[in-house]
Amino acid sequence: MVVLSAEQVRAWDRFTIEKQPIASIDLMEKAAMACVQWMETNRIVNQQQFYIFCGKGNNGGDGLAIARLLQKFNRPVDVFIFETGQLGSPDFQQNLHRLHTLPVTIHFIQENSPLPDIPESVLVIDALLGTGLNRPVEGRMAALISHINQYPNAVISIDLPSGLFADQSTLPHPCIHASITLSFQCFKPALLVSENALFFGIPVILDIGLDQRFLNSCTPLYEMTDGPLAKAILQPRLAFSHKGKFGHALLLAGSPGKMGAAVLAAKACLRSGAGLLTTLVPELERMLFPTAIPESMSILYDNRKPEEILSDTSIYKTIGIGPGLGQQPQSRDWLHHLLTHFRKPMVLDADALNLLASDVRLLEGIPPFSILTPHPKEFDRLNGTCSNDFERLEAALRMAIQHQVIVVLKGHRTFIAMPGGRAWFNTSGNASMAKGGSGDVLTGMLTGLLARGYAPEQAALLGVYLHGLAGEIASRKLGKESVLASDIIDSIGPAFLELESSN
Ligand SMILES: NC(=O)C1=CN([C@@H]2O[C@H](COP(=O)(O)OP(=O)(O)OC[C@H]3O[C@@H](n4cnc5c(N)ncnc54)[C@H](OP(=O)(O)O)[C@@H]3O)[C@@H](O)[C@H]2O)[C@@H](O)CC1
Ligand SMILES: [K+]
Repeated sequence: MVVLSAEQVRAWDRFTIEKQPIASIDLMEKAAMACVQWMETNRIVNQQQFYIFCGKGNNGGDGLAIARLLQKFNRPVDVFIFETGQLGSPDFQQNLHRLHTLPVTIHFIQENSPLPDIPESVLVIDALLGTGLNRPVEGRMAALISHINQYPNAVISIDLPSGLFADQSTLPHPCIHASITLSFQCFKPALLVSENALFFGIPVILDIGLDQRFLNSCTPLYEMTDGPLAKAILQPRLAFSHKGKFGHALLLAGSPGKMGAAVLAAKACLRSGAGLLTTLVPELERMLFPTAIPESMSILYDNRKPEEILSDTSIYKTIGIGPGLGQQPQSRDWLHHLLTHFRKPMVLDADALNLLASDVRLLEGIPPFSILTPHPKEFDRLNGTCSNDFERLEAALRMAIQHQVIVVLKGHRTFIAMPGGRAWFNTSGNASMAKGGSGDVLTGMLTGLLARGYAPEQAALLGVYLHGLAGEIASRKLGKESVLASDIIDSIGPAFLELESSN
């Protein structure tokens, strides 16, 4: 699925109107019908009284058409039009005209009229502003938005919560706090970033039949992963293969007190298909690996220089570095050693990224197409502080292009920026994964997939998607509160199976 800017979606509307052809008013009707159908399917229509707040653009036109369609369900519908003194868009006017003969009460919110009380039984529909927002909301509109926000009533926003910029930061300006946003045809970036979570609530994308041919000539701002995309990347594990065929991974993770991170990453690596794994383990922890994960070989390291311990890295297909590593000088020496001797794509996470942040020259030494997996704070340490989520997305993409690396910016919608300039938001996963250790598992999985032979971009897309799917599978069994990183590892196998058998 594509993620488009407000301007691109508006161009898609125009393209559809011209090429199908379909009248603009009929497209609006389709949009309104899609909203009401969704409300019907989700049993919202029968239970409520509706207050529909409308602006005078086409978003307001949607609201008026929704009012007309909802009144058929014999529930009280009140429409509140935010008066601006302008006539309103032609489709707004036509829908207002269509409403006049129906039993819908229409109120006009004038400059000085009091704002309406919202009784408990009311479901609010917000159709004040959509993609036509062209400046931050202020004045009387801001007062109306704050007024609606102060009530605990559920709010369904049409297309976008009013006041939300589709493709730039809205903070600190006022915006409707929607419970659900019914947005048309595709995601807009603003519905994917955490700084807006309070504004959009649960985003739902409704197909309104915009003409798919538009996408042939449109470079989307971003894209979204999904099951079919991940499935298309999967490679069968061929018969007549042996462990040497599936790559030997090296893992540098863990430090005294944080060896759990190394164990998690190691298990996840092997569960993701790597043929062989060797883990670099501090001498002090020599007993841990043979018992915790006997499938991994170990190289013990002490205070000697890394080159005295591991001079030849050529047998390894890839290296995963960082989970639980710590930032002590010994870790820095190892990171430096591996970056200067290993030139194939590797995975860098956690303390490897923090060490890079303290010496950004090391960034230049990262092998091309390596995968970096920062969470937002680690990213900011590496890049410099970003003042909002949009700035961070752009910075991640810039970093990917400039350093020819893949940046996996972790979050609810993990963002995967590619060296060629394309970027994906991931769609799998849930809040059960917001726990220590999840990131270590991802590092292990990505390392495993690289070792297994997946090309780095494919490994990143597949790995992030599978990681999320494994979290979903674990939470189906255990509930969102109780999933541990180990449970995600246990669900990697079922995630492969679910993906393989999906349509
Ligand atoms: N056929 C189609 O294209 C389809 C479109 N569809 C729907 O149309 C929506 C886009 O409609 P749109 O383009 O009319 O813009 P919309 O969001 O209603 O706002 C424009 C109005 O707001 C005003 N305004 C702007 N900023 C403001 C502010 N800060 N504070 C106050 N006012 C502000 C601006 O007035 P201005 O003051 O700038 O003159 C103008 O009057 C889209 O989101 C979807 O819902 C669907 O039906 C599918 C088919
Ligand atoms: K809206």
